[in-house]
Amino acid sequence: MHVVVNAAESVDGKIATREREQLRISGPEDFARVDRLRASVDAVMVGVETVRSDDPSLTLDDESLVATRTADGKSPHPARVVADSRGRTPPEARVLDDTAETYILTSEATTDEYRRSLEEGDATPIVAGSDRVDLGAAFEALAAHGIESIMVEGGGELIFSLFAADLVDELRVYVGSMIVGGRGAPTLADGDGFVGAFPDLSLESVERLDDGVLLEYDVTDADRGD
Ligand SMILES: NC(=O)c1ccc[n+]([C@@H]2O[C@H](COP(=O)([O-])OP(=O)(O)OC[C@H]3O[C@@H](n4cnc5c(N)ncnc54)[C@H](O)[C@@H]3O)[C@@H](O)[C@H]2O)c1
Ligand SMILES: Nc1nc(=O)c(N)c(NC[C@H](O)[C@H](O)[C@H](O)COP(=O)(O)O)[nH]1
Repeated sequence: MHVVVNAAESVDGKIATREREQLRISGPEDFARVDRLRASVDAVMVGVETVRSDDPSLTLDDESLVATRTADGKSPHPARVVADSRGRTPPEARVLDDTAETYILTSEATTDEYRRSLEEGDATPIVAGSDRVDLGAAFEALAAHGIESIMVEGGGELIFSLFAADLVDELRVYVGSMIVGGRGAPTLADGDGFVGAFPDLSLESVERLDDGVLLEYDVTDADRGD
């Protein structure tokens, strides 16, 4: 699986406010870039807290990108993937509408009944892990469904876990010209944090977009002791 993490953060590294409400950091140029990145992958993934706070559609806005995918023999939109260990995706969430295929990654902590309710709504549950989603195993299961590339749009808990499991190939960060503050506000990578050894990033490009900066990194090394 080729995994690209994409997120927008403030200058002080926050991806949302301390109230965890959706925060518009990107401008139009960056949102257009995100749409093109979505169009280039087999699936777009978020953690369930992002679904609960932002209710994203995770589909393509630009109809010409939909047309290009269709002309290439692909589905009109990439598949949507939610990491949701305990079955907390709201039934009315936009990721569960019928615009695109949706996979909900769950653990054995969810009930058969919950998984059946997802199937009745045309989403595909994947069970990986006993208490929390085992992301490596879940990616193997997604690969069996033909998903070979995935873009992860956050949030900070999921992004940290992916780095901790050494599953990230590329990182793209848009830094908007704003300060958000708040010691409890989510950052690009939350979780338990690394100590002593850290993911090894190689800076590949820097570009000004809107009133901010896009930073693109390759993740080069798994040398960390978490
Ligand atoms: N600015 C941005 O680019 C951006 C992007 C996405 C989300 N956000 C913001 O981030 C916040 C949500 O982020 P968050 O960090 O609270 O939650 P998150 O979206 O990362 O979801 C975390 C949840 O995912 C589930 N999960 C399942 N398996 C997991 C695993 N192996 N590791 C980690 N989580 C796993 C758990 O239920 C966990 O509680 C919201 O405020 C949202 O607005 C910002
Ligand atoms: N690139 C980006 N810039 C931002 O300023 C911001 N707040 C997000 N946040 C990611 C989050 O998941 C958003 O809710 C979706 O980017 C909205 O996605 P939809 O168009 O509804 O699919 N992402």
